[in-house]
Amino acid sequence: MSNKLPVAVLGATGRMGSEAVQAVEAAPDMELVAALGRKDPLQTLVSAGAQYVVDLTVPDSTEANVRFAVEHGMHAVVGTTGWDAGRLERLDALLAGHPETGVLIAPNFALGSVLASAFAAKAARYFESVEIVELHHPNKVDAPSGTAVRTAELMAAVRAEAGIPASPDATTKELPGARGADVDGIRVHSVRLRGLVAHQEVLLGGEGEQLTIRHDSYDRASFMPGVLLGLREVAAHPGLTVGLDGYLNLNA
Ligand SMILES: NC(=O)C1=CN([C@@H]2O[C@H](COP(=O)(O)OP(=O)(O)OC[C@H]3O[C@@H](n4cnc5c(N)ncnc54)[C@H](O)[C@@H]3O)[C@@H](O)[C@H]2O)C=CC1
Ligand SMILES: O=C(O)C1=N[C@H](C(=O)O)C[C@H](O)C1
Repeated sequence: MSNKLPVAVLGATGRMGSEAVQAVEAAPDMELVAALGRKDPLQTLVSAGAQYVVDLTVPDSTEANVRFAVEHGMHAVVGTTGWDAGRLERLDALLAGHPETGVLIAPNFALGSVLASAFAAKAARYFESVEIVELHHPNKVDAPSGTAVRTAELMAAVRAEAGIPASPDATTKELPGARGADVDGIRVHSVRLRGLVAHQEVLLGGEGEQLTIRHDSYDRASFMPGVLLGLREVAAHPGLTVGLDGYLNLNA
């Protein structure tokens, strides 16, 4: 019997899924047992003997996919966006009945992006003004990006705990959308531009100074070390983990 992790990839023909298929196939400690597209039945995961599922599909599909995996005792590593508070709550409740199963919801698998968000959270309490600009390829269906939402949430939590007031903003007359989306009180601006992959700038402004924390993914290969790390760690972290930082000791 093989000691390799039996992995299935959902969304296998997509931009990220096809990259993940190659990464799993190349990993010496993993075996790709299934690669499913939109029309393939989830039951294939069971017949293929998958114990680990990577979900890189679309926001409308991901919750049902992950629920199926958990209900069948499979660990799940999820990169798909769309996991709002309600979905996370429902998943947490489901996992309570499957105490040995782990799920990682990772808004971004790129290690540099995870670090950039952590740095932004660290810096958030020291600046009067904070805004986020995320920039992506024009085929992306969701805005703002999951990474930007997560970064804003982390920064907003730190600012709330430190008692920092809202960023100053005198705007009273606005073309709808001109000031971006409001995520927990932080403005997030989304750019969609041919030629881009995935990029983010966190802007922090204080009296007479600015700190910019920028991360760029130029290639989807940048996400693959994080996908493989997630697969190697997920079984050791039963329950729900949000953010790859949950598997990294960033305070060391
Ligand atoms: N966490 C991370 O680091 C990253 C996350 N993403 C996210 O991953 C998701 C996928 O992104 P892309 O690959 O660019 O999109 P894509 O549109 O290229 O691929 C999605 C694929 O999933 C398929 N699909 C839809 N429903 C399915 C189902 N029920 N079962 C199996 N396959 C299904 C589609 O047919 C498509 O081939 C998005 O939510 C995106 O935001 C993208 C890049 C990095
Ligand atoms: O759709 C993408 O491409 C990406 N999606 C994720 C997100 O919404 O944050 C991760 C990365 O930004 C690429």
